[in-house]
Amino acid sequence: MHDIAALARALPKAELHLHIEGTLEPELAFELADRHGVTLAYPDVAALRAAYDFDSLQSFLDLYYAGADVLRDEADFYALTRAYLERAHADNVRHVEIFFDPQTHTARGVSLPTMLAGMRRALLEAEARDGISFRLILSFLRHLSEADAIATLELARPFLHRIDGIGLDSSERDHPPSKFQRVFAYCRELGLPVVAHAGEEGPPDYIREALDLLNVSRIDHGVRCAEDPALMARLAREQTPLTVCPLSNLKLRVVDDLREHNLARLLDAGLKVTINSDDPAYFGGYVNDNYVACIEALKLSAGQVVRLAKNSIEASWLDVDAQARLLADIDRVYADWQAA
Ligand SMILES: Nc1ncnc2[nH]cnc12
Ligand SMILES: [Zn+2]
Repeated sequence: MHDIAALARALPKAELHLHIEGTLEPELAFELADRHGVTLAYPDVAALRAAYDFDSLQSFLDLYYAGADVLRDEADFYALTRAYLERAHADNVRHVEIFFDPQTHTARGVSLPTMLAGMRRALLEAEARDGISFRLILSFLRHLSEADAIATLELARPFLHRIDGIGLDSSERDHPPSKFQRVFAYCRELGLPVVAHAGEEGPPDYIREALDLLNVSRIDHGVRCAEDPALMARLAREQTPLTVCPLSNLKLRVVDDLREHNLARLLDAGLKVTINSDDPAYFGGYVNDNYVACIEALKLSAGQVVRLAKNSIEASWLDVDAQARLLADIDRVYADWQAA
């Protein structure tokens, strides 16, 4: 019997929706807290992990922003990014596009060059050691003002050669993409590709706004598009990638049961759906765990799993030659699995 989960684990893939702050495992949080003499709100690793029981996006974000307080210097950002990349390599991730939230850190006095230096040191090492290519996406926090986002972009201007794109995340409800129309226009004028979280908790109209007002090239999450058939048809026609995060959706109660997740329905309707881990330390699984959970809950076929892996490559910002190499690798792994 062919094991589809084994195929999923073996397939080369890209991860396109990953918040580096969301990869902070409790063990590392305590290690960094010790290093800096910070007292965490929980007595030990088990108590902190037990607190990862969320009923909404906001209940998660409150813990996530508090956790980020242990990230203080270059070595912390290096350790965080390195630990993620080791997990990604074990999952056969060959390309990563990583979000970071500079406002979470500048507000605490940590500079942008500090974050960038630590993340890049780990990324360059993983590229040399494991062949993982990367892009970095600076993400604005949507619960803050557009003026704050503009100030952050100004701060980033001297470092734009180190930043590959712009994102929009944090509390979605009551913070529509339209709030950030001007700063996104400014980013596009600077030649930066843009993406936005939309349709995670927010309504389908937020997905339309992200497309029409922000000109995004991908939608992060986007699962609520299924409530709007015309929007779904448009996403399929325009092949706008959706970076879906199934275990995140389950943990944040976007769905009550993974068997109800619309990922397979969207995929079968021709949308360019990808599987990602979002904040794996908080949601109980890295990217392969997300694939395997979907295979089990949604009874995905081998063909669907291969389509998802190929979509992750095609939805990436890699150039066409690099994409072609990875797509050929996927075909090889699939053929070997079929022949076994
Ligand atoms: N799932 C998510 N939605 C919005 N903002 C986030 N920041 C980190 N994870 C996020
Ligand atoms: Zn996210």
